[in-house]
Amino acid sequence: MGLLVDGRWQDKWYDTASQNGRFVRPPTQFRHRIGTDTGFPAEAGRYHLYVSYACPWAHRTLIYRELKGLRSAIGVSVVAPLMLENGWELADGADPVNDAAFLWEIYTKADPTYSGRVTVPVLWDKMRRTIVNNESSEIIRIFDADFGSLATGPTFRPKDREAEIDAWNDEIYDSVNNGVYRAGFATTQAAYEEAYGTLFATLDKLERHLRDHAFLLGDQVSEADWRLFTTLLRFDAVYHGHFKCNRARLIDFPELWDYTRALYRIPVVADTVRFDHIKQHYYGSHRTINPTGIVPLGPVVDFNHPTRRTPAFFD
Ligand SMILES: N[C@@H](CCC(=O)N[C@@H](CS)C(=O)NCC(=O)O)C(=O)O
Repeated sequence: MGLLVDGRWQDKWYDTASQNGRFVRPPTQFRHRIGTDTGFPAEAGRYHLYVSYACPWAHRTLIYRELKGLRSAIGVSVVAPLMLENGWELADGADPVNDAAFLWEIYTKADPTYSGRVTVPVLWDKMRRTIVNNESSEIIRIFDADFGSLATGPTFRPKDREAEIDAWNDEIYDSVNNGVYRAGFATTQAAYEEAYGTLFATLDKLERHLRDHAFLLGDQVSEADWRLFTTLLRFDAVYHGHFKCNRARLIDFPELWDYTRALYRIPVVADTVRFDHIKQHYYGSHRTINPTGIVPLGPVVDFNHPTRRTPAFFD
């Protein structure tokens, strides 16, 4: 675990000491869109995605690449599950575009003086040899809207539902998506309890909402669902134990559990899920939390179990 300072790699864990033990996620720095007026036109074969199968943020982009029919237009490199003193690493042959051994090389190619964390996902432009965007919430919107006729499939962010989607996103980002990290990376009891409290308060609220709504907006699956899904999917395998989010498991929430399976069972979504990478990454990489690096064998969770929800999609 480390970061770049003026283009040089430094092995450093997150600084929680200056924040009273709280984990504060730094803002993402490459924020371009694809379009005729952005300098990054939509073209098949031009862009490449760097992801980790372990990472819930990167996972969103892999799901969209499948559901928007962009698999042949956008290539993918998958980093190795463990993230240790060199940060994310790429095995031999994993990066046919830049032949990088470490993900930080992609960041210094884009900006030789880059300072900041080296995170997945990264959307890379092979033509201009730079990073288009490394913010998952924007990369999914790029895939949803910016590729024009190269993309197919439903939209997950219809214009007239944006306000509702954003309201769910804001609440869920802070308390759930980032909330599990705030609990897991806290280095004081108070910071951990604060994160744990807001996380389960939101999960209780979502459970109630899903009693009479199939998905967050109703019958149709939206961006807000995909953003929630990648965190819920990892809940019992890693957040419940490793991040101490253990008031209840996902499977103890009947609606959230049914909802997560309904999204998982949408064709091609399961192809983006790798629990071996997920468990190896979290339990193996965070040695301040799990010094032995031992990866638990359980739990046994059947995401293929039938659900009572039938997903519908916006046109
Ligand atoms: N805001 C970013 C966050 C991405 C992120 O934090 N990814 C994690 C993996 S789950 C990472 O690469 N962390 C490496 C680090 O912080 O050094 C996004 O949503 O795209």
